[in-house]
Amino acid sequence: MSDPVLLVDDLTVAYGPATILHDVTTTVTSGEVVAVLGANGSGKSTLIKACLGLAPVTHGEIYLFGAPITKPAQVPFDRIGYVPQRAAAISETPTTALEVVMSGMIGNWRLRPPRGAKARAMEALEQVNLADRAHHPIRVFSGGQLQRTLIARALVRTPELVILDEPLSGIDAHSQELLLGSLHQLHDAGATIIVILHEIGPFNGFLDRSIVLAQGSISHDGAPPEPHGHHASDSHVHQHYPHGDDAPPALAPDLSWG
Ligand SMILES: Nc1ncnc2c1ncn2[C@@H]1O[C@H](COP(=O)(O)OP(=O)(O)OP(=O)(O)O)[C@@H](O)[C@H]1O
Repeated sequence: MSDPVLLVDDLTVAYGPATILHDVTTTVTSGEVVAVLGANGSGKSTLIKACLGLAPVTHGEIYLFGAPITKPAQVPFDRIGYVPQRAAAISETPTTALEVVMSGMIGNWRLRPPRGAKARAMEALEQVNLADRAHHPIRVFSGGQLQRTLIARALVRTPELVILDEPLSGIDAHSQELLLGSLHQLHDAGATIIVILHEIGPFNGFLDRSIVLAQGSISHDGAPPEPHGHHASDSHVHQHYPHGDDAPPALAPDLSWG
């Protein structure tokens, strides 16, 4: 069996009196492509954030590449590319797209981008079809262009684990195809991919597995929805599971490092 890239054991996340996730246990092994699905508010983003040390773990344990998330200095964050859910907050800064993407090569105590960073950042911007906007400040970008910049920032470090929170939202079909192409390339090179989705869309056929959250706990962890199921929202996820025993019951901007 492959090494676990991510291990979540009996996780509870609470914000004050509100328990957002409970009894969450799962493992993602090297090279898997896993979708995290579920209705709005079911806890998908919170799960991903907890896995990255960005949400409070009230109970349970999380390991990334074998390192406990409670000891961030041991976690190899430079092997991870994270695309947060649409982040409007950074769009007011005077930073250019190229600078944002180059910041993706800083991390784990490295404060300067490595040699060749600029050329690599330009390549990453080409991958998301934004090379011609490299020197434009991101504050003038549309939501979709900003999203693509953040995708480039995550991919520029050639991550071994890519975590994307609704990466398709607000980006056009051509950019979606480019993103899928880049993810396929990373996957062919051995990367593990965890992606929160509302629509399976172009991820059809690429997923090995899906984890469905319902009201803060896992209601399904297994086969992805059938290819004809394009919608990952509650009723559709329910409809498209082939095996009754597997079927989930009716389902109920952070920039961490850079
Ligand atoms: N920082 C926070 N403080 C308090 N409650 C929070 C916080 N972050 C998330 N929540 C709550 O946790 C629940 C799950 O939110 P989360 O963003 O994880 O859901 P989601 O499944 O990703 O939803 P969506 O599909 O709408 O993006 C929601 O009820 C939300 O209001």
